[in-house]
Amino acid sequence: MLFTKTDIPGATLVELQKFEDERGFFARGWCSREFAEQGLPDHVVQVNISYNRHKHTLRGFHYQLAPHGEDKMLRCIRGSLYDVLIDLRPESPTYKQHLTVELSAANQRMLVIPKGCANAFLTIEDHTEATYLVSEFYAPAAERGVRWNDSAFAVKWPVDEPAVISDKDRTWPDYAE
Ligand SMILES: Cc1cn([C@H]2C[C@H](O)[C@@H](COP(=O)(O)OP(=O)(O)O[C@H]3O[C@@H](C)C(=O)[C@@H](O)[C@H]3O)O2)c(=O)[nH]c1=O
Repeated sequence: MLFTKTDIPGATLVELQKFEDERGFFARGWCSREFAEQGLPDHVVQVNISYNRHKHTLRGFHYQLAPHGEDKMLRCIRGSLYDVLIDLRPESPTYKQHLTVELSAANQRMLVIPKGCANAFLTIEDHTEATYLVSEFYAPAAERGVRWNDSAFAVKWPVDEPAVISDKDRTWPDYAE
C-alpha cells in the first residue's frame, strides 16, 4: 500500500500497490501490520457497506464521542463520491479545518478518517457504493453530527443542494464548540 499524508494529522490517503499479471492484479486492501508501521489504525471491529441509489445523495457529517470514537477507512467500490472530513479535535493544529477528496471505483483510493473527525460524502454517480472499516462498534447514543452546510466550516460542495439527504442529516443543530 502507498500512503500519502494530508495536512490534517492522521488523515491519510492509501493507494493500492498492485501486483499485475495477465489475470489482472492482486493488492492488499488493508493490512493491520502495515497500518501499525505507519502509525495508522490497526484495529477493525466492523465493515460497513453504504449503497446509494441516486447521484447527489449526501450522508453525514457523523462522528462518535469518546470513548466510542471511530477510526474509519473508507473506499468507494462502485461509482464515485466527494468526501469531506472535518477535524473536530480541539487539541489538533487543524481544528475546524476540512479536506475534500474524490474517491471512486476507478481511483481505488482509501481515506483514513481518524477518530475525532467528522465525515460526510456526496455521491456523484447513481448506484454509488462505499465500504468502510471501523475501529469501534456503532454507539448511537454517542453519535453526533454536523449539518452539511453549517457556516462554521464553509465547506464548498459540488452542488447547491443534495438530491437526497436524511431528515437527521438535514437538521443537525449549528456546531457549538
Ligand atoms: C452507522 C450505522 C448505522 N446503523 C443503522 C442505524 C440506522 O437505522 C441505519 C442508517 O443509519 P444512518 O442514517 O446513520 O447511516 P449513514 O448516514 O450512512 O451513516 C454513516 O454516514 C457516513 C457519512 C459515515 O461516516 C458513517 O460512519 C456513518 O455514520 O443503520 C447501524 O446499525 N450500524 C452502524 O454502524
